[in-house]
Amino acid sequence: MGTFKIEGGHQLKGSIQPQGAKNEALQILCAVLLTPEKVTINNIPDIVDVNKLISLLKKLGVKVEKISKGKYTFQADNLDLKYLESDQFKIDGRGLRGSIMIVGPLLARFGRGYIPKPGGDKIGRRRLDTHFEGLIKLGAKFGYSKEEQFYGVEAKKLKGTYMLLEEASVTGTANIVMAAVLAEGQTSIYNAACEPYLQQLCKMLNRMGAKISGVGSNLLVIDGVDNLGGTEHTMLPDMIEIGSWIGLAAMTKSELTIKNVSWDDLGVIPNVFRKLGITVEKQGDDIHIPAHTDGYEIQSFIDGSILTIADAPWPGFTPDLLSIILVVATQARGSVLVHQKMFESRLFFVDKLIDMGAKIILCDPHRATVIGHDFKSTLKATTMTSPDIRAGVSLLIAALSAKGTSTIQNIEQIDRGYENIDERLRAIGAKIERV
Ligand SMILES: CC(=O)N[C@H]1[C@@H](OP(=O)(O)OP(=O)(O)OC[C@H]2O[C@@H](n3ccc(=O)[nH]c3=O)[C@H](O)[C@@H]2O)O[C@H](CO)[C@@H](O)[C@@H]1O
Ligand SMILES: C=C(OP(=O)(O)O)C(=O)O
Repeated sequence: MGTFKIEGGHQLKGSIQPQGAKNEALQILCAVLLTPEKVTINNIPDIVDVNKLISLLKKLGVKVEKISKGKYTFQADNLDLKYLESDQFKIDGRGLRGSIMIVGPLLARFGRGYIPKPGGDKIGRRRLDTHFEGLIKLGAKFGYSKEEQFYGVEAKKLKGTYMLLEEASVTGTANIVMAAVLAEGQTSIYNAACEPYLQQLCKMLNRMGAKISGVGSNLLVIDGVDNLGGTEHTMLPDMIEIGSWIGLAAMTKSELTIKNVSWDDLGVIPNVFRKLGITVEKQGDDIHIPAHTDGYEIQSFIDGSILTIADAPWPGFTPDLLSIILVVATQARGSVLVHQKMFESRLFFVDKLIDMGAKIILCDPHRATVIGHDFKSTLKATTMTSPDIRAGVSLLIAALSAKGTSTIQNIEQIDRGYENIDERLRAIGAKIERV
């Protein structure tokens, strides 16, 4: 288990370049399975989850070539589908959440797709029903082994149809879209998720020859084609990392510039941080956060009632930034209710913040009220364990703002999604060591 040692209480300064988006990368990498032609991908983040998926693709027979930092080519022209029946696949597939998205492309191109219950954060129940209900609607035969927790779908030919998803699942929509692009006839997916990750995937598939319309909306219409060709794709900057750096700047009263953020793809994220009283300035395509020397004040709703920040499928506020919002609120002036609607176990990490001296009431597993300290009292350094990727970064931000030296264990959770985080934070003045 890796550990970070963090000496908190120092102001940071400088600029930071966000990595390529983790959740987009996981979709895009699975899409290379849809064509025998070469696909070139730029801005791939060097993070544990992405590297695990690349390794899984290699074992499946995909030819992978690293061209330069973040730039790879992939060619799925001679796959070894026997790997899908191996014990090794059961171990590899479980290693991350994103592996689930190999199922749609494999089913569409080779008539069968399998996956063990995938990994990812233990932040709630995370069912896969939407994925498989969609694939079954396209004509797939579904099988599930309860003992092995192993899922499979098979079909000679998929047939386009209309479907209304029960929930706007991000990876579920990606899986169904990647199956439907090679199905016979037209598929309409209503209540589709439309996060920038999915918009990027659909744009890439269209460049490969797919016919997807409605990109960016919750109704995707897909006219199936016989085959897809190669393309080049560049990942957007990671909006969750961008939100993390906004929170980090505010909590440590630091002036930070976040470079090339692709403002148009950030949705409501900047405004939600503004509601906490944080100044988020647009400078070209950068975000500039001035040093919040006098703190920041949480806004109330128009009628004077307490602000609530809740997650929702895109274009709502992403659940992956609620843990960051929560930690940043611990030093704000005022109070906020954080409502994590999607995941039932994602707020339990507040115990650690309470140990550090934060004023938080966990109302129930989904809701926490935060009463900010307005920097009148600093958080106390402590030893803690990172329970999931975003809680891990929130604890890291808390530790950087706290007085004294904190230790964060189980930093593999953070490395899952943040590239070289210690080195990048040291470059802006953080005192953080990997021990
Ligand atoms: C690898 C990857 O891309 N992971 C992301 C993806 O996970 P993932 O695709 O696994 O998450 P889903 O979108 O399927 O669902 C997330 C959770 O929200 C619930 N749900 C979903 C939609 C809805 O309308 N109502 C609802 O309650 C689901 O039951 C589930 O518990 O999307 C999540 C939701 O943005 C993010 O937290 C994850 O970082
Ligand atoms: C929950 C997340 O990731 P995963 O779906 O990979 O567990 C996340 O990125 O915040």
